[in-house]
Amino acid sequence: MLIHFSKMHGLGNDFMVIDNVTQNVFLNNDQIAMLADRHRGVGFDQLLMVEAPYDPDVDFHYRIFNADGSEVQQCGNGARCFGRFIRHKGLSNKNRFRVSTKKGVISISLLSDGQVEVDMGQPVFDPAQIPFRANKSETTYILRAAEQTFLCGVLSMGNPHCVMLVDDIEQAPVNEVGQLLTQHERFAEGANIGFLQIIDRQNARLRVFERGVGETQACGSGACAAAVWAMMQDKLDATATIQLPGGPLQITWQAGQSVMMTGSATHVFDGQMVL
Ligand SMILES: N[C@@H](CCC[C@H](N)C(=O)O)C(=O)O
Repeated sequence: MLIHFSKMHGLGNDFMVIDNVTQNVFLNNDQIAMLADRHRGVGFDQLLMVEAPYDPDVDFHYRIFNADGSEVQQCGNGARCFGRFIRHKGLSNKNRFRVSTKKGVISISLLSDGQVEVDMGQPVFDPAQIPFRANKSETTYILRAAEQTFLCGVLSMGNPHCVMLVDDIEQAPVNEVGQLLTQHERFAEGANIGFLQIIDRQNARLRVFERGVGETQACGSGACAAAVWAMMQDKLDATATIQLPGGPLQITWQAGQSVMMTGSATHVFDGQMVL
């Protein structure tokens, strides 16, 4: 099978992107994990598949696979690259697309300054929908693991996120605590684990241990989840810049409304391979 693909990144969160509108590519979990391998494959955090829409109200369908081969519901940095890819491949001339994902519909806008804005939909706090084991919805939960206690926000941006505050992002035990919590028994489908340092009311720093990947240079849905949680507690204003190791994202949110995320999306190269 000959596969044409693009390599892209959103703030260093990198992707192999496949146009499955004009190709007919099927990859199983093992093949995806093999392609994600940075030594033996293409190397990426997520594989993105652009597919024809199933619904006349949307322009495209968007499938996302983590580096371990698992299919997931949402990828914020991927959504910005998805928008840039549509234009790069000439699949649409529109500046704004509606795209269905495994968990709902998002809107992607190509802005005149080259940035991409994504309407990520509303955050979900109902534990059953995250999914997270809890009797009722709380702003902050206590998670216990390996005889340690963590105070966390738990919410869904289409995919599950757990966020905790840290004093110094450089010293945060991202790998150790990330590995401990990403498959915690209270997360029926696992979770992405974010470590958030508030700088001032408009700025915060974030590192994310992603489910199915490990720590990445940036996580768009993680930045949305962390910003929402901090805004709910009045620690950030309604528009804030979340600085990730790979660069900044601007997040805007007000209760009852969609989370808007704006940032860069970079095309690296086009390639083809035989599998
Ligand atoms: N990199 C992403 C999130 C990708 C999916 C995540 N690892 C999950 O399992 O939910 C982003 O930019 O949002």
